Amino acid sequence: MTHLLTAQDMREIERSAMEDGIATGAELMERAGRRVVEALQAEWPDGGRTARRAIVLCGPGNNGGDGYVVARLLHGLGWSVSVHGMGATEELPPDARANRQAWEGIGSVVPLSGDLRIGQDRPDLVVDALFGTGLTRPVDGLGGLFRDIAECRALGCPRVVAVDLPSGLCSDSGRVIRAEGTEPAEAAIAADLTVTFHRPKLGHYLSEGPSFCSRLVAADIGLRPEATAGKGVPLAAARAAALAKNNASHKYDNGHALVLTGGSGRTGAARLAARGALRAGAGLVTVGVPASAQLEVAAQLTAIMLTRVDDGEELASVLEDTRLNALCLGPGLGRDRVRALVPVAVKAGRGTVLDADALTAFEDDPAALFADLHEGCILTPHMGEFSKLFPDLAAPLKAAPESGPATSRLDAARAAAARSGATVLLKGPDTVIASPGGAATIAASVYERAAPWLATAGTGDVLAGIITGLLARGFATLDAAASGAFLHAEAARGFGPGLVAEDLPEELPRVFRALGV
Ligand SMILES: NC(=O)C1=CN([C@@H]2O[C@H](COP(=O)(O)OP(=O)(O)OC[C@H]3O[C@@H](n4cnc5c(N)ncnc54)[C@H](OP(=O)(O)O)[C@@H]3O)[C@@H](O)[C@H]2O)[C@@H](O)CC1
Ligand SMILES: [K+]
Repeated sequence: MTHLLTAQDMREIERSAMEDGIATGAELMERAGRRVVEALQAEWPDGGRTARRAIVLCGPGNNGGDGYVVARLLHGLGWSVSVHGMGATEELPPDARANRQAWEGIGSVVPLSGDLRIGQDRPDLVVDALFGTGLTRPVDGLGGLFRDIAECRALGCPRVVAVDLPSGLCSDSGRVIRAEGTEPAEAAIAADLTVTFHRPKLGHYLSEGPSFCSRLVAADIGLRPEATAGKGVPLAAARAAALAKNNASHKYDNGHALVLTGGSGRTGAARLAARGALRAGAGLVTVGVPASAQLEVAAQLTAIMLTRVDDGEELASVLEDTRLNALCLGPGLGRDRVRALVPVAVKAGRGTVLDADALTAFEDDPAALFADLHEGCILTPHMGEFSKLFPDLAAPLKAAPESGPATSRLDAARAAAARSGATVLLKGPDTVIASPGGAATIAASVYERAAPWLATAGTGDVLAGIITGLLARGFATLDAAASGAFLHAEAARGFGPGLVAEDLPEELPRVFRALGV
């Protein structure tokens, strides 16, 4: 399982490797530079055939040090290399200084200026080694250069490779560190290929990270896997054994999910959720309908059962059946039914997914919702819903981050989970899931797992249903949310272009087969 690290994690891993004699800083820097060159040769094999031209941009820290290694190695491969550097040689940290001096034995270092125009020089490659994990404040005075690189890159030349991280990006949050009023494109350099070291960082997966990195390679620089133990946040992944069913199991062994619908004309969202719960493997799924929608829903369901739930009292009596072990409230539920049903549902102490209306109906008084939540509850907001329940936690995500490490979507979800007492799944291409105790997972559909067709009406309802189905099957809360988000994205990827929400549950059988369930 891949774990995403913070800059601090990475510094600790590097320090312990040096203290334990695993490698010196100079060795790590040499390997880092070498891995970048290997990765760009693998990505663009044509680059090695004839002499090519590269501009290497080197910053004042160790990221710049890696850049001087790359410059030397490219030169050795016959490339024509120009180096533009920040800072004076004697002010660089020791390993970076040694590599700059080694380069100075080969060629010159032109002081980096914001007036540098890449377009005039027409290189084949720009190596961005300005800033990596040490960026703490907006890059000053280079906006013109960054814009110029973006314009040239949009025309297909040069290719841009980022060393460790696109400069300007915060490695913990994936957000562009920038002054208010500045556009991300003038505060960071978008790359075609990003080569990071040892393990990916959170910023490669969160927020703007994937769009600035484009393609990500995590290269081995000889740090021990054990050094990473206990560090980082896992990426959600397939768990075929947990998803498999026992051959001897009875339908009641796989739980019974109850999905509450809204009134007549508003039942589609809950039906989508119910279908998701059934396909995720819940033994039984029942839809709880008000009288007004009974016929409408009955006409649309076959394997899913139906029960009448008009108000909180009726819900309480339905829940006397303790075999109903997972509940889903929110999709299409309507404000009045939310107010009547949600308090009864959460007090019943079952695994409970609250989505859509079940979140926004508490906009005026989120504390009233949080008062009854328990560790079996999962809130599944998208950013708009999150902002209504947690406006103060959403605010820093909307403002330009002027210093690093910047507040991340993961920080916000963790704070929301701690405040609400429920697991919070904040939806997006970088879905983050945090439980009240601080445990977290990221279910990212980015890079080779991108699922752009997921951004369509009703897909969130299916996600709520899939998670409810997994809760019914007995999955622990965080695991149900993480596995549900993973399966949901896999279903979207499997179906591909043209996907609509109804397709997602029907794609799950193929996803299970592909995972070896
Ligand atoms: N960890 C590892 O295992 C390995 C790490 N390696 C590499 O080291 C990189 C981390 O190096 P790093 O810590 O020196 O940080 P880096 O990103 O070069 O920047 C720091 C410098 O920039 C400065 N500075 C900051 N913001 C600024 C701004 N806006 N505008 C101007 N200046 C600014 C800051 O100055 P200060 O804040 O101190 O004033 C400092 O001088 C990492 O990304 C990877 O590439 C590899 O060699 C292999 C193993
Ligand atoms: K960089």
